[in-house]
Formats: sequence, structure tokens, C-alpha cells
Amino acid sequence: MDYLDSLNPEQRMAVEHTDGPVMIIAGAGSGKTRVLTYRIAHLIYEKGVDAFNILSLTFTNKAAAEMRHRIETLAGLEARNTWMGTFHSVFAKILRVEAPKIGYPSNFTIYDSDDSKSLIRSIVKEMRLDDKVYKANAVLSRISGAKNRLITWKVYQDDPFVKADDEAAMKPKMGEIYQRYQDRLFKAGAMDFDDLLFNTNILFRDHLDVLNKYQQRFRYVMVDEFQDTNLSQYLITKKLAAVHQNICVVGDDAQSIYAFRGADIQNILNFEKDYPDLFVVKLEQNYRSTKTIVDAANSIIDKNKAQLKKNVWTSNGDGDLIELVKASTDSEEGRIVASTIFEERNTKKLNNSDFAILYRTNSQSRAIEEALRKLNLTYKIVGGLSFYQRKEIKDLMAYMRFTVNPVDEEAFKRIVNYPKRGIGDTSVDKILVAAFDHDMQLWEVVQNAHSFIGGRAASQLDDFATMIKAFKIEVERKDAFEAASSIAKQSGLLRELYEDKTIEGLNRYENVQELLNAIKEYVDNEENEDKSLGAFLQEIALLTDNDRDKDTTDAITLMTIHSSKGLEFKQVFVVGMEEDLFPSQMMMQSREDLEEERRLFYVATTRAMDKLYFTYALTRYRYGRLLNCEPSRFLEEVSPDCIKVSKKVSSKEMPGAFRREGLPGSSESASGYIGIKKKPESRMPTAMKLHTPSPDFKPSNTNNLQAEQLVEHPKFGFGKVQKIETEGINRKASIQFEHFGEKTLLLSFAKLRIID
Ligand SMILES: Nc1ncnc2c1ncn2[C@@H]1O[C@H](COP(=O)(O)OP(=O)(O)OP(=O)(O)O)[C@@H](O)[C@H]1O
Ligand SMILES: [Mg+2]
Repeated sequence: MDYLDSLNPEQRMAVEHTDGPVMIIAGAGSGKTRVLTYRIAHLIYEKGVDAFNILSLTFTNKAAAEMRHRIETLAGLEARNTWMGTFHSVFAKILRVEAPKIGYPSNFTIYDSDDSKSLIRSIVKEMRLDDKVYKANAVLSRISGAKNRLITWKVYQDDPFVKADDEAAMKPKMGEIYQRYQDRLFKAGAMDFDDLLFNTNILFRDHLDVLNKYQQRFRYVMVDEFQDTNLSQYLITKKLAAVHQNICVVGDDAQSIYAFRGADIQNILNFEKDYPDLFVVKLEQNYRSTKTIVDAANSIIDKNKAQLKKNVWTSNGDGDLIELVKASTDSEEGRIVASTIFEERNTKKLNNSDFAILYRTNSQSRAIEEALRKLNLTYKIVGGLSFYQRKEIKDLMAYMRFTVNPVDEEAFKRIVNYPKRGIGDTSVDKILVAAFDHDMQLWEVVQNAHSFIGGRAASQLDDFATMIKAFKIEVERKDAFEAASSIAKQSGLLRELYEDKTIEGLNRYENVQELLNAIKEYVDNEENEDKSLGAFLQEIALLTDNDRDKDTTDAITLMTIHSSKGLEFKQVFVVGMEEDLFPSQMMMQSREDLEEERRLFYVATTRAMDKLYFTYALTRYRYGRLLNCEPSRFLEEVSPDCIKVSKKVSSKEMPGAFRREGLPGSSESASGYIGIKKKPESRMPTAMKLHTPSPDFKPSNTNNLQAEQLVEHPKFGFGKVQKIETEGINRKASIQFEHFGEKTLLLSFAKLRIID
């Protein structure tokens, strides 16, 4: 068949060797994923295998979609019938059918991590444990780790090794929480993400008839990115392939980057032991990248001790040298990247989608996003949200917005009970309704909470109001950075995030720090005359305003290096090449850690097809201070023949084209402060039209208001007083309105015109 002609001899061998166990261990860009796709096509069209009998497992949804697309182009629609997807998606599908065998309903719910955390929180509460010690995130990540190693709660509680390992680190009640958590999931007919694999293992262990059914069905099993599978995934694969033994795994030990999530590179080594008649294929020719990039990647991975020897080479041309870009600050780094893309796109007639910007941690996207927005370049963030969409950023921004503009209802709702301060949804609703009914400003109602709601929530709201007042004073007296830092601290938000020591938690903490950095940078910038918090908020509102109507079909890709696995782009920027950032400070406990960071650098480097840039900044704001940075040690490990120092300058120093006129979101869309866009009226029942007050409307003195009198309300129109209750400051009137029914209003606040 002629499609085989577009494979080299080794690849072809791997494709044609369809029966028996096969392992392809090969360098980046050598066609591993290509071999898998061709293999599927070959099985269907040459060997006559029914597409339904082929299972291929990938690591991410994006990779699965990509592979499906490639196969369809190659083999047509029949290929659709193969089983293809991530481990989680494929086994969720199987459990839908088989779950009753292990006691779950087939319509079981899948809990996402928010659901799981909330369940853990209630268990910790019921057990009367300290939720500061047993933080939901940390507990969940322990449980997840156990499940991925197939450790049940029982083993977790009884096995002395597990105990010694986990309980010392995580307090004595972990085992019991795990047990209760599992029990509750079971009773709720729910599985968390890890259960999808864990329970599949149980299913196959306890129900050999079921196992046998799938063994018969999946005559051919394939796994991409095998180096990143965990024990649970490995065992499932092995069991499924046990009868036919037609299993083909492809991977690259040099790209193993998920050890922190339980991936085990040992799986590659075990595979040889598990299948003595294993057919091993090495692919060494790289088709993706220029010779310069391949040489650079080899020089990097050479520094790792733990690796299988491979000799990756390419017959591609030399291409351009890698450009090493030095910027004075992180925002200049962003500007240089943005202006380089702008130029390259135009001079080389490239699309936005030909470019990727890769970083080590999520918080780095902020400066890059800002620079791209200023040049009106379309981008998308893969595997995450854009900086100002992230929850923790929205939370802190909401505190700042509400302080500056305390009628901002959305901001109020976000922060009034976060961090938790005992103000429930019902109280919040009462406050919002009171503001509406009395036509009062939200802030006025909050300050008079006792008049509208009772009990503890009212005192809590008093405290909340006192806190916001203190913030207001800070905002008036101090610059944006000082005010924002104190808001982050005094609100309790920073502490809440700081105490969460999971990777996710650290990520969120870093993001908040990064927002403070951005504010500090704004204050330090001489071009900004108004250094108030309000001015900063306005700047951000303008910058993020035009998000809605962007067409993202052709976008620059921004993502962490972890998410970039398996993908390729014509031009790649690896940003933030600095000590403590990459290699990451947090991941530098041991040689193994350093080697995993280096593999990550290898992954980043090998995403590029034509052109690669490494960028670093000499100074970067961290924790609100401008710190000096050192270039990453990894830069010295790149063969000097492959790299040159760039002459790029930032757009700031470039004449004309890139100046601030490019700022998206024109000034007329600035509504003063962000947040003011959504007026409290948004809570109005939409079907009913509000009354327009008469031209001579003027609130009357209601001290002597009595039943039977007619009144006009600025929103509800005309009505008749039914009765007056409670004297003193809480004096209330029940009024029957023509179109709005009966409402009870506090007379010290209600604006009413008495008609007679
Ligand atoms: N024999 C070949 N002829 C032409 N192009 C090829 C050949 N083999 C692979 N390629 C191309 O090289 C690129 C890299 O291939 P592929 O993505 O399959 O590599 P990989 O080994 O899976 O890489 P990674 O380790 O990054 O996942 C792709 O664009 C692919 O189409
Ligand atoms: Mg691949």
C-alpha cells in the first residue's frame, strides 16, 4: 500500500508488526504518534481487523482529538469506530455498562474535583476535625495518590509502610477520612476521577467474565505517551491485552514529566520483563525539527544520567540558530515576544496558530497576555484560563472593585462570604432584595444590615462593612500597590491560599502574588500619573474589555510546558528561562527533581519545528519587589553551536507601529470603574417593567404615614398603605402596589411620595 511509503524502514516495521507485544521507544518528533495512527489504518485496511476491535489510549483529550483527525484523513470514516480516547474517557464508557457488577448504578455521577473537595469538607466537619489541618485539597491529593497506586482505604489504614509514609506527613485521621469518603461516594452512586481507573481495576479483578469480554473485544491495544502512565493505568492495559497479547506501547523516557502525579517511568522497564518476547523498535530520525533544534535538544538531555540511550538525528536542514533573548524586565520580555510574533507573522506569512509560547508556571502568562493584547494579537490558553479569568484573581479583583465602587453587586456576591465568615446565601439575597425594594445603594444597605436581616449574619455584615471602610481609607491614602497588598492580607484571602500546600494551591497563591506584582509594576511606571487603585482597575478593564468578540480559530497558543506534550508548532518561545523559575525553585529537592525539570526543558525544546527562542528577564517582580534574576542553568547546557544572542529590542523602543494606539477597547467603553457595568437592576424580574417616577417626584416625610394613604414609589409605582408596624427606627409599612403586589418597606429608608 502506498501509505507505507511515507514511513521510514523502522516506522514501517513497527506498523507492519501487528501481532504480539511491541514497544516503540523513541525520541521526540520521530513519528511515534504517526506510527500509531498508521498502524490503526493498516490493521483496518490491510489486515481486515474490525475497527471496533481496536483500542487506543492517549494522555489528553487534545491528543485524542488530534489522533482521531489524523486517522480519519488517512483511513476515512471507518476509523471512527475504533475505541479511542484518554484512559479516563474510555473506562468511564465501559463502567457505564458494567458498573452494576461492582455495586454502582450504571448512571453513576462523575465527581469533579470541586465536588470531591466539598464532600471531603463535610466529612472533616462531621468528624469534628480541624479543617486547617485536614485541608480538602491536601486530603484529596493524598487519596488520589493512594488510588493511583491501587491502595484501598483498608490497606491504607492497615499497611505499616503506607502508614509510616502517609500518616507522618498527613495526620492520623487520613485513613478514616479516606474510608468515609469512599463510602459516601458509593452511597451517592458517584465516582471521582481516580475511581474511573481504580474501579475498572476492581471490575477486572473480581469479574473475570467481564474482563474476558473486553479482552475478546480489544484484540489490539495501543498506548501513546506510555512513559507517563501510572500503575493503575498500566495494570488495566496489561490485563486487557493478556489474551491476545497484541499490545503496542510508544513512549520516550526522556519526556517523562508527570512523576509528581504518580506516573512511573519504571513501567517502561517492567514492560520488557512482563513480555519476554517483546519486539522493540527504536526510532531515531526526527522529522519535526531543524537540525539546530535537534542538536540542541540532544545536548540538553545528555546531561541527564537516568535515561535509555538514543541517538536522535535528522536530515532536515540546519535552519536558524536558536535566539536567546535577554529582556530587562518581565514585561519587556512579553513585549519582545509579542512584537517578534507580529513581525514574523507578517514577513513570513504565518498564521497565529503557528506560534506557541510555553512557560513553566501558569502565573507567567500575565505579562505575556498583556503584551499580546496591546498588539491586538489573538491568543488562547490551552489547559487553563486566561489570567484575569482565574478564580483567585477574580476574587481579589472583586475585593478591590467593591472597595472602590461598593454598589458593584457581582463583586459583592463574590466576596461577602469568601473567605467564609458565616454570611449565608439567604442573608445575601435579603440584602440585595432590600437594596432593590428600598431603591438604596447596596453599600448603604450593607452598612445598615441590622435593619434588614437579623442575628449573627447581621453582625458579621457589620464586620464586613468595617473592613471595607478600612480598605476605602487605605485606597484614599495609599498607592494602588500598598492598598491592594493590604486588601489581599486583611481580607484573609492570601492566608486562605497560602495554607493550601497542594500544587494547585501553590499555583493559586502564585497567581495572586503575580497580580500584586502587576500592580507594583503599574505604580512604579512613570508613565502612569494616577497611581490609585481605581486607575489600575480601569487600566485592566480596558485591557480585558474586547475579549468577547474575538475569533479564536486562528490563535497563538499559550500553555504550560506540561500541556504541550506531543504537540508541534512552527515557532516556539520558551519564556522565563531563569533560575528558580525554570528549573523551578519548588522542584529542586533532589537530583531526580532536577532531572525531571530537565526532561521538561527537553519537551519544550522539541515542540519547535522551524524556530526556537529562549527568553529571560534580568529583573522580575516577585512578592511585590523587583528582584534580580539569574539566567537559567539550563541555558548553559545547550550546545553553544546552536544558539545566538538575539538583537531583539522591545516594542517600546521601536518607533511607530507598536505604540499604545494598538490598545484594544476604545475609551468610550470605559465605564469609570469596572464592575459598574452590571447595575443592581439586573435582579429585576425581567417580565415586569419598572415604573417611571412622575416628573415632580420628591420623597415625602413619612413620619406620620398611616394605613389607607396612597403613595408613589420610584420603582414600584402607585400603591396603598395596608398597615404600619413596629415603631422607632425599624418602622415598616406594608404597601399594596398596583403591579408589584404587597411589599414591606422600612420607612427610614424607603423613598415614597405621599399622594394626598
Ligand atoms: N516518515 C515520515 N515522513 C514525513 N514526516 C514524518 C515521518 N514521520 C513523522 N513525520 C512527521 O514528524 C512530525 C512528528 O511526528 P510525531 O508527532 O508522530 O512524533 P512523536 O514521536 O509522536 O513526537 P512526540 O515525542 O513529541 O510525541 C509530525 O509532523 C509527523 O507527521
Ligand atoms: Mg507523539
